[in-house]
This record gives sequence, C-alpha cells and structure tokens, in this order.
Amino acid sequence: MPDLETLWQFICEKFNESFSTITYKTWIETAKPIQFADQTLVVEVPSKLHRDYWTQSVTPQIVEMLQEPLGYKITILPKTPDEPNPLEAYDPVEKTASRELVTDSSQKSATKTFVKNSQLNERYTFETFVVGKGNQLAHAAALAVAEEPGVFYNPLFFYGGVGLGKTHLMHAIGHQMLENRPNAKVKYVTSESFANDFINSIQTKRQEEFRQEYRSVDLLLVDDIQFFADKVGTQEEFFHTFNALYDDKKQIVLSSDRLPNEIPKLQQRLVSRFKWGLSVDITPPDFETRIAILRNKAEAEHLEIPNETFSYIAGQFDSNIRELEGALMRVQAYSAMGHTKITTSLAAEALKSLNGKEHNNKMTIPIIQTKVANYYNVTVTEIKGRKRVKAIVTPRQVAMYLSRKLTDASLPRIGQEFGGKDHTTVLHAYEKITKRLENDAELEHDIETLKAELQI
Ligand SMILES: Nc1ncnc2c1ncn2[C@@H]1O[C@H](COP(=O)(O)OP(=O)(O)OP(=O)(O)O)[C@@H](O)[C@H]1O
Repeated sequence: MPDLETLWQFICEKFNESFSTITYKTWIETAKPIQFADQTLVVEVPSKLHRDYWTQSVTPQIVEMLQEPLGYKITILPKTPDEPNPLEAYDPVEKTASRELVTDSSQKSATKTFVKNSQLNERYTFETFVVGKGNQLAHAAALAVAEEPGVFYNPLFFYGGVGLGKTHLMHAIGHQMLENRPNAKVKYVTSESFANDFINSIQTKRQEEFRQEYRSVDLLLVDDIQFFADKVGTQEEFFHTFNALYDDKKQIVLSSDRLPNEIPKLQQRLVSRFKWGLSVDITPPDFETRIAILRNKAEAEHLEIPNETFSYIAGQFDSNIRELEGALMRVQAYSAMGHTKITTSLAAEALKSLNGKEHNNKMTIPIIQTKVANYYNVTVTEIKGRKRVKAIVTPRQVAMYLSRKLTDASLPRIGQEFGGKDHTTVLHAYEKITKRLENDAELEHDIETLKAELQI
C-alpha cells in the first residue's frame, strides 16, 4: 500500500493530466490529504460545498483512476476543516446524507441546436477569474454547476455588492458549459433584457416565440434580478419560465445585489423558488486578491508595473473591482499619453484627478495597517495574524479601532481585511480601545499621533 504522500502525488499528477487547470486548481489544489489507512483516504477540503462536490463528482473519478494501478478500489472520505477525521472519530462518515441542497442526478440532456449568440463576453472566463477569500465559494459553486448543470445547485444564486464579479462568474459558467457541450443552448440576459423581450413579445404578438426561446435553453443566466422589483407581469412570466426549466432539470443561475428575500416587491413564490438551490455571496476582495487581479490585468495588457505601484493602486480601491480595473486603465492611459513608464508617483498623479477628487487622500484599511505596523514596529502580517502576545494585540486592536473610525468599512469588512476575523472580534477591539482611552494617556498619545500622520 503506498504511503499518504506518494498516493496524493499520484492523484495530483493523474488528475492534472486528465482535467483542465481550472478544475485541478479548484478541487485538488484546495484539498489536503490527511490520512490513508485501511484503503481509505481522508481528504480535507475548504467548505461543505467542496465536500459535496467531492462526494458527488471528484471521488468517483479518483477511485476509478486509481483502481487499475492499485489493483483495488479505495474509499475516499472528504471532510471540512470543522469536521473530525472520520477514521479517528470512528463514526462512519455520512457520505451523502449531509447534502444540504436539493440535488438530482438524473441530468443528461438531449442534443440541442447550436446557438452562437449566447451573449457571453469572451473576457469573462474561469481562466481570467482570480480566486480569493471573498469569492472562493461562489467560484467553486459556479464551476460545479458548469461541469454538472442541473445536478448540484438549481438555481444557483449569486449575491453581493457592485462590481465584485457576479456577471463574470455567470459568463464563465456559460463558456465552460459550451466548452464541455458545444451544442448546449446557453442564454445570458439581464433582468431588464428579459423584461424588454417579454414586453416586445406582447406588442408584436410573438409571445409563443418568446416562450419557446426562453424555455428551450439548457442554461439560463439572468443577471441583476433586483430589477424585477415592481414589474409584476415580468415576474409572472419569469415564474413560468423558471418552473418550465426547473421541471426539465435545466440549470438556472441568477444574480442580484442582495438576497432574494431582501429584494423589494419580489413575489413570495419567486423568493421561495430562488431559495431551493444555493445562494452564495461574493464579498469584496482582500488586499492580496486585489493585487492578483491587477497583476493579471496588467499581464493581459502587457503593462510593466513595479510591485509597489500594484500595492499603491490596490490600497486605493478596496470595494469594487470594476473601479480597481478602471484605475489601472487610467494609469495606463496616463503613461501612454506622457510616453513615460508607470511608477507609483505617476499612478498617484493619474488617480489624484479621478472625478476631480484627491483620491490618494482616501483612507483605506491597508494604509492604516501599514502605518500602525510601522509605528509599533511590528509587521502587517502580524497585525493580520492571530498571535495573542501583547506587543501585537495592542497594534492589532489600534488598527481595527482606526479602521472603524477613519473608513466607511463595515465591521465584517474590517474583519475580512484582518485575516478573515469575525465582526465580533472587531467590535471587541473597538470597545476595548475606547475603554482604555478613558485613562491610558500613552495610548491616547499613540492614537492621536497615528491619526495626525494618517490624515496628512
Ligand atoms: N475575481 C475576479 N478576477 C478577475 N476579474 C474580476 C474578478 N471579479 C470581478 N472582476 C472584474 O471586475 C469587473 C466587474 O465585475 P462584474 O461585472 O462581474 O461585477 P458584478 O458583481 O456583476 O457587478 P454589478 O453588480 O455591477 O452587476 C469585470 O471586468 C470583471 O471581469
């Protein structure tokens, strides 16, 4: 019997040879082998969603892949970090019972006519999508749905703030599905286009055609469904479209800036249907992800940009990737106009005039973290980390306190920027520093100095 390391290496190599890089990265690279005993392999995966996908799809493929070389069938038990090692916990793992979501394994659709015009943007693929903490689950769910449409999460519902990649992921699902099944019929629309198509069909007496068009797809992607609010007739029609596709086990993917039950004037029966599948949120990217997105974009545009300039731009825009990309393009335009290289001071100059605002004066959490770390002689990594020695806890709490005072970021958002901490930790830090300030003159001096430096 091979040891754990050899077995895992073998699995990685085999999987890498047989599947696309994105599949490999999403399901294998995020997994960690834990134990191999009694022909049973325990693998730790990041979330329940990953575990479900492993159970349903990855595990059978690996078992089959290994059967010939090993000469026997191994058992694979995926678990999340919170779950005990099933081999140690003794309890036989519930392999399928833990599925939280409705699934249906009877998907296999008939051949469809080839549809060229599915309104997909070529740039929005899984390959160009940078995965980070805020979007890891959404990305994994998107890939699961693209690879096995109608099986896992139907509907798949993305929600989250503006410019965070919901549309990008929806298009990526469409591309991936067409790559796997070139004859599939994929349709991407915004909720407004759906409403317009519907109204036009009434005006031109082509309702039957409209229904035929929307109800014959294999994958329907409807973006920004918050704009269904107030459109009673459109909601009614969409309800029937949804039912027809769902009953036919066709995949539906929806997006909105908020959860279904928070969309005003959305019919209750639609809200409840939208909850049948999986709702997954996308939160703003952390600093490292923002840098990775900028790097990718710069590489695609063949731009040469120093590391510190990436950090500078990523420090300025922390809650909307569209703005982040826009900033990079602006810097590029500035450099092209002046025939000069891209440097941090050029970037500062370019972004300063953005909307006529002094944009480089905008306070962001990474700027606060850097300033506080320097002031207390610790590193930003330590500030974001979990070490509980006083020399680090105080700077960490001060940085959280200042982030709350000097930026508009919410408590969860601040927690996320501090290495993914809970919002209650941020609140605790804020309250602790506020209390200490009542009778700690030294701390008061530190904070006043930092504030003065930060607000220059
Ligand atoms: N993780 C990511 N990796 C690379 N690019 C991204 C990522 N997330 C978003 N983007 C890019 O940011 C821009 C905005 O993304 P997108 O349009 O998908 O946002 P959205 O959440 O649909 O916004 P809206 O709520 O305005 O519809 C796009 O150009 C997209 O390619």
